[in-house]
Amino acid sequence: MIELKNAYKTFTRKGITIEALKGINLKVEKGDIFGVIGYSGAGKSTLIRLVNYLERPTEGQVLVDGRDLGTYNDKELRSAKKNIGMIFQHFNLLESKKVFDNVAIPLVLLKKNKSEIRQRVQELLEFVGLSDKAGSYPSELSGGQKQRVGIARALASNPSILLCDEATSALDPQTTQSILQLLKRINAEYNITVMIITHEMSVIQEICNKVAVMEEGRIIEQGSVLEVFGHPQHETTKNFVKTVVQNSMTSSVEKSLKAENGSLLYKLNFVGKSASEPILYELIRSFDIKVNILFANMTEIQETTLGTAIIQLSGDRELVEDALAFLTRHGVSVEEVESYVFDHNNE
Ligand SMILES: Nc1ncnc2c1ncn2[C@@H]1O[C@H](COP(=O)(O)OP(=O)(O)OP(=O)(O)O)[C@@H](O)[C@H]1O
Repeated sequence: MIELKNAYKTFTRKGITIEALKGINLKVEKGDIFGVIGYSGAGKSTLIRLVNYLERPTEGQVLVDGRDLGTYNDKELRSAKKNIGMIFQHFNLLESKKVFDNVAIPLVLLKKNKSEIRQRVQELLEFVGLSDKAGSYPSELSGGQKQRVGIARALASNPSILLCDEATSALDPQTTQSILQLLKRINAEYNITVMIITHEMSVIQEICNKVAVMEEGRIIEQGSVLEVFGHPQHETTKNFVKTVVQNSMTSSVEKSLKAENGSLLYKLNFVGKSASEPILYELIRSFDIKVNILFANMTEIQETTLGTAIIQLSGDRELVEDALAFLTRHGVSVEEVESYVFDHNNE
């Protein structure tokens, strides 16, 4: 549905060249809620502006529904833009116009007749829960209400894609929740593909099914949210995941391990079914080894439970190997972290 193939974007300002995007490859499927996360300056806004035809790639391709936007003529581009709605961090409403008129803007531009506009705007305001605010001015609304108006306006032309540029960054946590739930409804009820850029991992955790992590103009990691949260590879991704999923030992437990430097520690990841089965209990019962649970935590992502545990195993080496094979057979991914503890203790 949306595909970026080896996309580069270079800006030149006052003789200085900035490579904002350096070879982006990304695929957003129909029905996805696709999150792009990265620190400030990573290139997120530039990326979303390529999808919205606001910027053209310096090199590479941006395809929507299989067609390269570089091949569109002006008329085709205008019609393609109708297919893409966008909402913004600071809402971008016209302060001098009432809520009704703000939502009506795209319909007026599409030259719809008055009764069509009235009906559609009422429908949209009802959908976002603001029927009673049609006659208010933006200055009379809360941040969450303003974003709802922004959403209604973005949906006015019946787009099949909704782009969200830090849409909840200016909102408090509770309002953020309600806006994210609204985006989820839009995706489910209207089958609209949603692409979200954010610097908050909680937003990704809450509603996205896929995520790409950006750093310095590149995507350093991407995949399903469960995969990326369960097995983050890159240091930056690990730091983002840490902000929402506690997956490491507390420092006091780590310190107490110094004495047993060199013992075997394993990080276990349980996803879905394996998180709800008593696998550790079975492990302790079935193998004559010492199992010390140092840390355990469960998080809900995409309506699936993601469990993390750090255990210390000691005993006969062969039995330990058998125990690890038992865990793997039961769908638990096992990663040795002994070297991590060793390095850490030497700091
Ligand atoms: N129009 C432009 N002209 C020159 N440089 C630009 C332009 N747009 C973006 N850049 C540069 O490209 C890089 C990526 O910027 P971009 O806004 O895409 O990052 P971002 O991840 O969205 O950051 P933020 O979260 O702070 O908005 C930055 O170094 C920025 O200064």
